[in-house]
Amino acid sequence: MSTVVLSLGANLGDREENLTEALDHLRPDLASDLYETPPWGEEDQPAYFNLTVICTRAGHTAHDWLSQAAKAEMRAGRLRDPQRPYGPRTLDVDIIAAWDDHGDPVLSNDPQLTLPHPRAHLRAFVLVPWLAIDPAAELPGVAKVRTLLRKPNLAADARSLRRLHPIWSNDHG
Ligand SMILES: Nc1ncnc2c1ncn2[C@@H]1O[C@H](COP(=O)(O)OP(=O)(O)OP(=O)(O)O)[C@@H](O)[C@H]1O
Ligand SMILES: Nc1nc2c(c(=O)[nH]1)N=C(CO)CN2
Repeated sequence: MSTVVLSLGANLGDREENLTEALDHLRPDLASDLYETPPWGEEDQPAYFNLTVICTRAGHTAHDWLSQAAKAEMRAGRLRDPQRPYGPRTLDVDIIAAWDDHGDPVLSNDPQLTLPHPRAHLRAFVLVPWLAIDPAAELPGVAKVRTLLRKPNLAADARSLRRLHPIWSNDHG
């Protein structure tokens, strides 16, 4: 069984609807509650809705998940401004970390698919929801998520997130 941790975010259009449609498409095994989060990286944009999910599938590679993520983004209209790399968007699906069928972490420097995600360790909006669904969460080759969240900057960012409500039942089957 291969496993992937995905971070989903939206700050344009009907944010919750965009994320719910993506979840219907991705069908995760475990999903965090929905969080409202201040924009990271570029302040001049609306607040985001974020959640982190875990998906497990036999024979599914990290690249398979990347194309699933791209499809989900296209279905949501993939509205974004290419001049603003951290700017507003209808849907963003990032592959945070992946493990292969043997349970070994997938490590990659390929710009098309860098694993673990190169900015995940800086983003409370990824780490807080992940830790909530997996207390043992660890970014392979980086650190345990609970250790990262003790860093002062991340701890401060973590306090600015607002947990809202579940949008995906973990019993979906
Ligand atoms: N771990 C990863 N997850 C998702 N995309 C990745 C990853 N590593 C590399 N990429 C590549 O990054 C490219 C740009 O992705 P995208 O436009 O979603 O970036 P972004 O969401 O604006 O920035 P960020 O990745 O910092 O959230 C994609 O075409 C994809 O091939
Ligand atoms: N809070 C928050 N900020 C962001 C997000 C996101 O999903 N949530 N995604 C971004 C795209 O890189 C840039 N900034």
